[in-house]
Amino acid sequence: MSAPTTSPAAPALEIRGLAKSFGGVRALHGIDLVVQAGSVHCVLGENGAGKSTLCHLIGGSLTPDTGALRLYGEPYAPRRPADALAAGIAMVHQHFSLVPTLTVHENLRLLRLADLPRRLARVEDEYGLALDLGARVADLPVGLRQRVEIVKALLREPRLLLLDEPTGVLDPAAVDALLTTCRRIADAGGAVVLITHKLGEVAGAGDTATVLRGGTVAGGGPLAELPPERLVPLMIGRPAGSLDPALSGTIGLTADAPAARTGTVPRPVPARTGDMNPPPALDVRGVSVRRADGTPALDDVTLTVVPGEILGIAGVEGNGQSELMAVLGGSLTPRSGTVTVGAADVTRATPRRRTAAGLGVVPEDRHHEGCVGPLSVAENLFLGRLGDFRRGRLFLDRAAMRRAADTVLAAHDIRADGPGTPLSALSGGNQQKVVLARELALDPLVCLAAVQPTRGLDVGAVDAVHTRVREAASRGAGVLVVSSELDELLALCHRVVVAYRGRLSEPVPTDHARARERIGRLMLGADASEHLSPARPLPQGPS
Ligand SMILES: Nc1ncnc2c1ncn2[C@@H]1O[C@H](COP(=O)(O)OP(=O)(O)OP(=O)(O)O)[C@@H](O)[C@H]1O
Repeated sequence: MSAPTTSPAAPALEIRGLAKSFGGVRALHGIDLVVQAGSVHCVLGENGAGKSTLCHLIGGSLTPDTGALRLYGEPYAPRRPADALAAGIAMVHQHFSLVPTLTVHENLRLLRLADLPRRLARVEDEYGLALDLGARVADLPVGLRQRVEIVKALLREPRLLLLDEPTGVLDPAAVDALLTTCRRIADAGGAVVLITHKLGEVAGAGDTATVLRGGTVAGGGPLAELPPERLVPLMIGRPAGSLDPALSGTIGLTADAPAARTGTVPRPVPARTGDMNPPPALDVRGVSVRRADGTPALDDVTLTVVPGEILGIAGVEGNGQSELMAVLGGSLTPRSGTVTVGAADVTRATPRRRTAAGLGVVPEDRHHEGCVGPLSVAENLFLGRLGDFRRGRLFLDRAAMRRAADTVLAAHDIRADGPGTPLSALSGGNQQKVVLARELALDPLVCLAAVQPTRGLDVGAVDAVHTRVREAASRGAGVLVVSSELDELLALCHRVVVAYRGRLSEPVPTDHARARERIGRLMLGADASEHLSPARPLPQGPS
């Protein structure tokens, strides 16, 4: 981080009266905000509050309708991202900007920075952020891709770093490393603007905060004066006490969710107690997948989710979770093994047949796999079910589709300027809600498989999604949740299996007194012998 060069006493960033509209949507208006040099300033707010828009205005990818910015005391009016870079501002966006087919090193060379080796060594030394320069970006798990994005920003030695929800895809250790990086930057005299939904991160790394709501400033100030109980109502307009206590760990209010969780997770529907029992919601048997280099990504994996059960998969990223989800989603065909949903073998099925079998999938990378940005919100909601709205052989009853979409938007509190809006015009969290709403609405929904279903959602929306997932399970669907966030798995799931080197452990019931400790040990491979070897028996559903 380079030292500020102008007006050292002036704030790093000062914003006055900023406004931005998109057509009829007022994304921001009357925004005043000050970020002091030597501080980490958190920007919080519900999905669609205007946080990313603010970031884009500071980063020069959008220009304001009105308002003025000053950077270290100097007028600052970027017209394009290059202006922000030239002024010493670097930004890490919600979505990756790396070229997947290139190596990490090739991606960094695209920055055309003089002295790249020295800068890399410095970032590694100062922040402990080492990279495998020879790895192809496409082969990296999302957490490592995010690390490349962050290193990319730091290589520019910026005097203001903007981070737009950088931790959503990171595991807890990587989150800690990033927050430490933010602190170091601030302690060295630089400034960081951190956009996040996680109150634990705010408390851990922030000095000051601004809360946005409906495009205006709802409140803010030094975080010492803004405990979570004051921040939550500013963010979502209702008290923290209105949220499910099981959520506290998920959103970072406390370190230990299970105590709060007791009694909030409904018991699963009993399985296999008689001849009339339905088949498992999801049955994965003996599935093996190899990586491009021939090493096993999934090694004879067997997994059963019974109807009514919410089963979690925990694990440090890169232990086969992505490949398992790719097998379920159909983008990867296993070398051996079968995947059955209800009574249907979907091992080699097309996406349409998977949907027809009742398999809902919320993929890891929803922006590329989960939805189609240029299509409307309504089309995305009913993707794969457009036939329901067919009128005659050629036409769609668009009015009926819009009406149905309006109902879903209201039910899921999706903030969009109508169902005809292109999905890409929605905020990140609202796009996520669209994907979830679509998959949860499958009829029949036999099994929902979701990676980090609440990633990028505000605390109120996380609460709502947990409720919906529990409702789906109580109606008889099986739910598989893959997450690197143990707190979320403990809050939501009945049992958790742990992925480790392409194998899965035996399920750990989450109501077990030592569940967190046990899962933690399994994640580190401490009890590697307990990860099912091919010879070990199939786990039974809960009884
Ligand atoms: N390119 C665009 N075209 C039309 N509307 C947009 C565009 N970008 C943002 N908006 C709208 O501006 C508002 C603010 O969106 P923004 O992405 O800034 O919210 P956010 O606070 O970052 O939300 P999230 O937490 O979900 O990422 C939303 O109503 C959104 O739909």
